[in-house]
Amino acid sequence: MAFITLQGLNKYFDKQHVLKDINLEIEEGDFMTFLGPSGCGKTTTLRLLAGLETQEEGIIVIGDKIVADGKAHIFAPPAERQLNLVFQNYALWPHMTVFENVSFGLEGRKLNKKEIQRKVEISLEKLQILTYKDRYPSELSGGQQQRVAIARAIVTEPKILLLDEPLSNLDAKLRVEMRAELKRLHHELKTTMIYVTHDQIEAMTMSTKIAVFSEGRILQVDKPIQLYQYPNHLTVAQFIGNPANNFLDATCKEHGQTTVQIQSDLGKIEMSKQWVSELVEDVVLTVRPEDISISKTPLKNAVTGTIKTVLPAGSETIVHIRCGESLLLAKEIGVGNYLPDSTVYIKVKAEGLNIYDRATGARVNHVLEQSHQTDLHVYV
Ligand SMILES: Nc1ncnc2c1ncn2[C@@H]1O[C@H](COP(=O)(O)OP(=O)(O)OP(=O)(O)O)[C@@H](O)[C@H]1O
Repeated sequence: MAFITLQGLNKYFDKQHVLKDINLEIEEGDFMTFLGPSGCGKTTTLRLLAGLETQEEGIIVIGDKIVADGKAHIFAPPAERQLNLVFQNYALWPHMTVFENVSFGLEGRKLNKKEIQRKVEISLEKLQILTYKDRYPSELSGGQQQRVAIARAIVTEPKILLLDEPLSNLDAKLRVEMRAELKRLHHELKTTMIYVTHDQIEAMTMSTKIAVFSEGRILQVDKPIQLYQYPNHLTVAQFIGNPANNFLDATCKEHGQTTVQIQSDLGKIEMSKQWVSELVEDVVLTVRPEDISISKTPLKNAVTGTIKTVLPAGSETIVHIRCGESLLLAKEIGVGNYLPDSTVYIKVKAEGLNIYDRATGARVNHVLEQSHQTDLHVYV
């Protein structure tokens, strides 16, 4: 049984249906991220879990206890849910020192002064801010203040730590640093962490699992790499990846006994039939920019394209290529020297392709194990 279960959650604000049948299981020790665009219901789900909001329908189970049941109107208070919260705005007490802010979390617990001091110092040490313990929040940078807020949340040793966009007020450089810090902290504490963000890089780099939200629903729950390689829906394929996925209009038809043929601006691609889970004719083909290789000289089975723009970024080069009606985005490691308007020859990696039913947006190819990928034949 999962450590945390959200089952059939439905939530309304007045008449607005903001959560639509949310189902999710979170294992103990997971770093689960709720990812999605603004307004899709991530924070509301987190607040239901924390006990700061109530749902009309559905239950929430933490450990072996039902902490919220919409229909039965049972809602355990936040203090009985073994969790703590870190918000975007650090919510520190301005008149208290760092030490006092963190020890405040321990108030009400029967601990002597020495124990309190020890616990606070351990938390501050973990966040590498022990040297600032006598300072006031106004004497700290944004990043340091957020560290205090996290130290205050972990000092009570909660089993679950909820973090709502905790890094969004920090500048880009600090955000990158804090990502690594949070990941290290998760590894060290083994606390179950649930993290809300709309930043897909943050989600990809830190999480053990990601739940992708869209318009009050969860579209996919998966490990980051699985989510990246096999988005199960066009909306997820659009949302995950930077630079973005390439989308091509395509048709998929049976081609003999054992293959299907996918026709698009990438030419005719033949794949083993076992690759598709459902034979749909009107499809969208996706390919990641790094799965497109470019050659200046003609290659067998390559399609011809024209270079539109070259965007060198030092470690990588983004190349825009006109290919039939499609404008493709390719990513090359290092410096790519291509002249605008020159002709190039491109190939795609078979294992980087996915196809989606245009009508429903659902992925209609299987996730194949690495060992099966050699069974796929691709040629144009
Ligand atoms: N207290 C509230 N009263 C009325 N509507 C609300 C309230 N809180 C959230 N909503 C609405 O519920 C929907 C979901 O909001 P929520 O904050 O969960 O989204 P989110 O995905 O966390 O977005 P963001 O990343 O912008 O915080 C939005 O349409 C929002 O306007």
